[in-house]
Amino acid sequence: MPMPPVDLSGEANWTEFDAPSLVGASLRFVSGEPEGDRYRVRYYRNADGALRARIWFGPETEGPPGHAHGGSMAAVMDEVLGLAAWAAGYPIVVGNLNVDFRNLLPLQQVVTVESEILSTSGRKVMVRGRICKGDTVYAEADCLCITIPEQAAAELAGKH
Ligand SMILES: CC(C)(COP(=O)(O)OP(=O)(O)OC[C@H]1O[C@@H](n2cnc3c(N)ncnc32)[C@H](O)[C@@H]1OP(=O)(O)O)[C@@H](O)C(=O)NCCC(=O)NCCS
Ligand SMILES: CCCCCCCCCCCC(=O)O
Repeated sequence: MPMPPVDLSGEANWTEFDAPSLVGASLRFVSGEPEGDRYRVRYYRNADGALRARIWFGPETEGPPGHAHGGSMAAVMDEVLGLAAWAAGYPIVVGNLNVDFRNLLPLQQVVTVESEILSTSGRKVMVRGRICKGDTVYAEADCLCITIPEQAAAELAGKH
């Protein structure tokens, strides 16, 4: 029996962000089942244009009983922080991702992923993010993104 709908609405000054229109429909692992029992995700930009996500961790993301698998949080960081770089105008793939797990994340609650572009240097784009709810931080991550040539991005997109 499918889980009931969840409220993924954003804050008042956020605007909805259409990820597939930017990067195509390939990002199905995290955001491909909006009514499934794994993750449910909705993307936004905040008032400064930075990417935000509301994410529900469903029962299929379980690791420790009743709580999210660390890998499920890492996968979210990978997608959201990579997408944050794309949303900021950088065609990238993720080169390195470091995740700190700060608190066990109880399943079946909606949390927020915040992201910010920290720096750029040559082909390197550093993105930082955190999974949080209120004052509780569940995970923090630093993500090194590497820009790829437009041609390579176009070829990737052509494989959708
Ligand atoms: C990331 C990737 C494109 C880099 O390969 P490349 O285009 O040959 O680029 P280079 O190895 O020359 O690296 C470019 C720069 O990024 C740095 N870099 C690349 N990967 C890095 C890593 N994992 N850690 C630290 N620095 C890294 C390099 O040191 C180099 O820095 P410099 O310009 O200061 O010398 C390639 O390794 C790749 O495709 N990896 C797989 C990515 C992936 O599958 N991600 C998950 C899906 S998005
Ligand atoms: C235009 C096609 C290329 C789309 C790549 C989007 C990458 C966003 C981040 C994904 C992170 C990952 O897959 O590890």
